[in-house]
Amino acid sequence: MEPATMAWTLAAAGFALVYWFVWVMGAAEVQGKRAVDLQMGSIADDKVGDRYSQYWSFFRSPKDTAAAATADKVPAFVDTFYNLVTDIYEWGWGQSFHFSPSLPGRSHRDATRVHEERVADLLQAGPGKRLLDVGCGVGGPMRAIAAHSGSHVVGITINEYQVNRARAHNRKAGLDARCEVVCGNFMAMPFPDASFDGAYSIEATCHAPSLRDVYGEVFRVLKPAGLYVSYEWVTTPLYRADDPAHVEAIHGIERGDALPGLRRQDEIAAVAKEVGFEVVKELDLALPPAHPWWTRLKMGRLSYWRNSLVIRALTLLRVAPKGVSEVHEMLYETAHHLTRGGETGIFTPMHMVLLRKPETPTTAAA
Ligand SMILES: C=C(CC[C@@H](C)[C@H]1CC[C@H]2C3=CC[C@H]4[C@H](C)[C@@H](O)CC[C@]4(C)[C@H]3CC[C@]12C)C(C)C
Ligand SMILES: C[S@@+](CC[C@H](N)C(=O)[O-])C[C@H]1O[C@@H](n2cnc3c(N)ncnc32)[C@H](O)[C@@H]1O
Repeated sequence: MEPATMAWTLAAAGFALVYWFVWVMGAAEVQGKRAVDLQMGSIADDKVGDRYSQYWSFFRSPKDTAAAATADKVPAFVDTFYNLVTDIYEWGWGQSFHFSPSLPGRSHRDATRVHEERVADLLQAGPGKRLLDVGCGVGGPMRAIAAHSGSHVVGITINEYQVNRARAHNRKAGLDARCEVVCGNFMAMPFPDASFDGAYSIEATCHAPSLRDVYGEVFRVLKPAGLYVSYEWVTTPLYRADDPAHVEAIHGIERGDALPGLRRQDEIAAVAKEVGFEVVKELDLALPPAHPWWTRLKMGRLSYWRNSLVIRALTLLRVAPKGVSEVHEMLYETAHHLTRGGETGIFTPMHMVLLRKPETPTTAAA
């Protein structure tokens, strides 16, 4: 081959490879985010590094987690975290920021939807019902639940950037008349007492420094006899605080997911009862016969490597803001700790509780 032809062929192949990496493979599983559109939420490009250091400053030392962040600072810390990770989550995972048991022979998208529709079914949701999504992210579950049940859903998130993303997705899906999004703190919600028929939280209340405060708020805004379903992140009875490998995995999960401290499985129903709920059902949805939720994380390793290369290239080209690589590395490490948590059975992200507000509130809740 002529040298000139060879050079042109190589250049064309190089261009095709970059195109494939960035635009084709780099596109989100669920359209909405592409690698070239990655932002760090509402953080200005030149402030990303600072905010990332600020995020880590919440943890006094690498091994110190829960005690590091004082309760009143947690919402701001969680808000910073979601400015840093929301676009990477959407790009690499989709519009639903949670896990689900895998369904053999079916896609991740199907498994995610089934896990979300289960919430609507447990709540006996239907047309004319008004539901609250506590910690709604960019609204993947909200849209699935509204579409499946015909209910009206109001979501709340602490992160303004997610509010804008969720509203844009709702409009695009043609669901904006039935899906609303509000920016606020789920420990002090801007809703009147007894204003919802049902409520749910999917992998969100683990960010609360006090579960009592969130559950108390949900109890307040629910109508009497209203149902509440929550998928909780907890340690299981298999967790041993004297096993260094267990501690490393749990601390890794807390540090990489902005958690003020994981709760034990047995604390959830106890807190629910304390604020006045009746516990209708409690079940770890990760237990067999459910198929592992962490296989999706494990199988993704090749794409994480590709994503890392794409991000480095885009940072070099100044298309992506500086600091994205560090955030991506943090998530890569977090995926490892989550996988260890799942494989050892010491952690579950789907301890489900179905709670009911009594017709007549008891004195404990009053
Ligand atoms: C409920 C929470 C979030 C749960 C999950 C949605 C996310 C937990 C860890 C995230 C990820 C880890 C690895 C990333 C990968 C390196 C990157 O290339 C693409 C995105 C990831 C797969 C990312 C996606 C979302 C998670 C699985 C917490 C915060 C309470
Ligand atoms: C892991 S995401 C889950 C989002 C959504 N439930 C889903 O499954 O896609 C956790 C959500 O909880 C929200 N959150 C955390 N702490 C909050 C608080 N104090 N008030 C309101 N939202 C909060 C975050 O902003 C984020 O939207």
